[in-house]
Amino acid sequence: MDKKQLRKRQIQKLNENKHQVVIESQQLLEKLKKTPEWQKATSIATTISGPFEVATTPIIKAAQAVGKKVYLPKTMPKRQLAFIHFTSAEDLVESNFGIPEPVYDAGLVNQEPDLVIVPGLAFATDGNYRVGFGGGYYDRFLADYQGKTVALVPSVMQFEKADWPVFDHDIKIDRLILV
Ligand SMILES: Nc1nc2c(c(=O)[nH]1)N(C=O)[C@@H](CNc1ccc(C(=O)N[C@@H](CCC(=O)O)C(=O)O)cc1)CN2
Ligand SMILES: Nc1ncnc2c1ncn2[C@@H]1O[C@H](COP(=O)(O)OP(=O)(O)OP(=O)(O)O)[C@@H](O)[C@H]1O
Repeated sequence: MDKKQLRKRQIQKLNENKHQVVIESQQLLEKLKKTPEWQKATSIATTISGPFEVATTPIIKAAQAVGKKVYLPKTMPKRQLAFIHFTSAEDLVESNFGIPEPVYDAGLVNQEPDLVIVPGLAFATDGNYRVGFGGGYYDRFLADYQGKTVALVPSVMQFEKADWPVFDHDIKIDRLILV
């Protein structure tokens, strides 16, 4: 199946299984907290989740509760991401994509947080490959990023093998956290 078709199917499947994704998000956060990547990180990057993505508000709260700095992506020209230090939801502005984003501030950028929690729609457990929304934002960012990456994978997003074409620019995730 091509990636475009897969995205469409996954968005539909995720919408139909929102409740399960919510329940599994809690289990995935508990597993995330037990990983060395989380425990060692003093700075983490995540997103503001959309309606059918793994819920990230609990992740942000858990990080802040133990004094980790949280960074959120701002989409930039040329499909770049800038990770901006997050302190308050009041500072976020809705993007064209419908997701609240931080406002760009050069003084708050950190392109090398210790841990990046990578969002996606589908993940293959054999090669740790992912399919995202198709902007190529994370693949471009991860091409230069040196730190650790994890992804939280509810059962609806989990595939045994990539039944989609994998390209050279597709970056493997260091650790998939499964339910
Ligand atoms: N919660 C969350 N935030 C996130 C991401 C994500 O996956 N989840 N992103 C992960 O990357 C980035 C935003 N991703 C985007 C992906 C695609 C387009 C985009 O340009 N879409 C096309 C229409 C889709 C299509 O290609 O058919 C458009 O608006 O023209 C915009 C942002 C950063 N923030
Ligand atoms: N490192 C890169 N350099 C240049 N172009 C890239 C790079 N990575 C991805 N792209 C381009 O971005 C587009 C989207 O890539 P892909 O289909 O892999 O998206 P995705 O991984 O699902 O999306 P995202 O990373 O935004 O969640 C493709 O046209 C691809 O060629």
